[in-house]
Amino acid sequence: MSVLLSVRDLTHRYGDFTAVNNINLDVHVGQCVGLLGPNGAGKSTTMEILEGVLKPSHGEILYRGLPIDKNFKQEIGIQFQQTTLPDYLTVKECLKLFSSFYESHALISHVIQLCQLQEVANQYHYTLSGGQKQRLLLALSLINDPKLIFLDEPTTGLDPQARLHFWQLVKQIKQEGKTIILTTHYMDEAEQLCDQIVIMDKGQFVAEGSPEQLLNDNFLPQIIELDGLYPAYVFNSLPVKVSQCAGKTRIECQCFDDLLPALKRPDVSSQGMSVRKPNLEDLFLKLTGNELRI
Ligand SMILES: Nc1ncnc2c1ncn2[C@@H]1O[C@H](COP(=O)(O)OP(=O)(O)OP(=O)(O)O)[C@@H](O)[C@H]1O
Repeated sequence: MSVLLSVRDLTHRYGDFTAVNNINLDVHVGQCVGLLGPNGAGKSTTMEILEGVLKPSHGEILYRGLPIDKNFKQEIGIQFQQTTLPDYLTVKECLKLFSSFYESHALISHVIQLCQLQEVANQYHYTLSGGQKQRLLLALSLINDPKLIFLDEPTTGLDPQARLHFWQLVKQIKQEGKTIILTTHYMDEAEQLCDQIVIMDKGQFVAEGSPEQLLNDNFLPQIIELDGLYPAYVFNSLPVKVSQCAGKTRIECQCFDDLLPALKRPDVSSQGMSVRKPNLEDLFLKLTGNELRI
């Protein structure tokens, strides 16, 4: 798989503050890469540099092996969290307006169909629901038939149905061979959509790989959760990793069934016990901690 976008030794400072600290990344053609991290980790700064909107303090971005230039914006689509559009434009007219900004563009009818905007195509854009607005913003980012698409927290504020629906659209766009870089605070979204994820904290990458690989590298296959905070000595003799979080004791193990006899003891309550596979939320908290970020 060839590399579409390369990030080389990228650093960005705001005054004395280093928001992005020497990161490197290769984004391969057709992949969806998720940039995850707590508030203030440096995701938006990184995205703006990758989009060519912000000039980095140090390092470079290569597109198809060459430094990005003024033609880069013809090749990319950016789904902004908000876009200011004149009120008197319908959905279709917004798309026509945006298509006029580019040398080549997708068929408006195709983008309307892909983003399932047929029913509202002649409606004023300001009358759209939250989910429809998000689909319009996605459609606007696709209007130049971009090779590379940036989605910045695309489903923030959507209800569960609209999020699921949006994920289907992104999967369809991936099937068209497009490369996607997205930021999200929803770990299930990253798990659903991303081939590769990067977890960022304090301006640096703290993990990088496919969700599956990262989970395998960082966890045993099963997690048992017990209500209450048990002292570590209770599980000392068992081949497990024990941690505590939010009033629960979490036990990582190879196989719950093998462990069950050893857990049947009077000082361990099975009430509220649950067994599950590790997920990206576990990984995120393991690597970035539980402290509140402001
Ligand atoms: N224009 C700016 N001037 C000064 N500091 C900035 C500026 N923009 C961002 N920062 C700081 O850089 C750090 C990284 O911010 P950034 O917005 O990139 O993080 P983020 O990961 O996108 O956060 P969030 O998830 O909250 O959107 C933060 O500490 C932020 O306060």
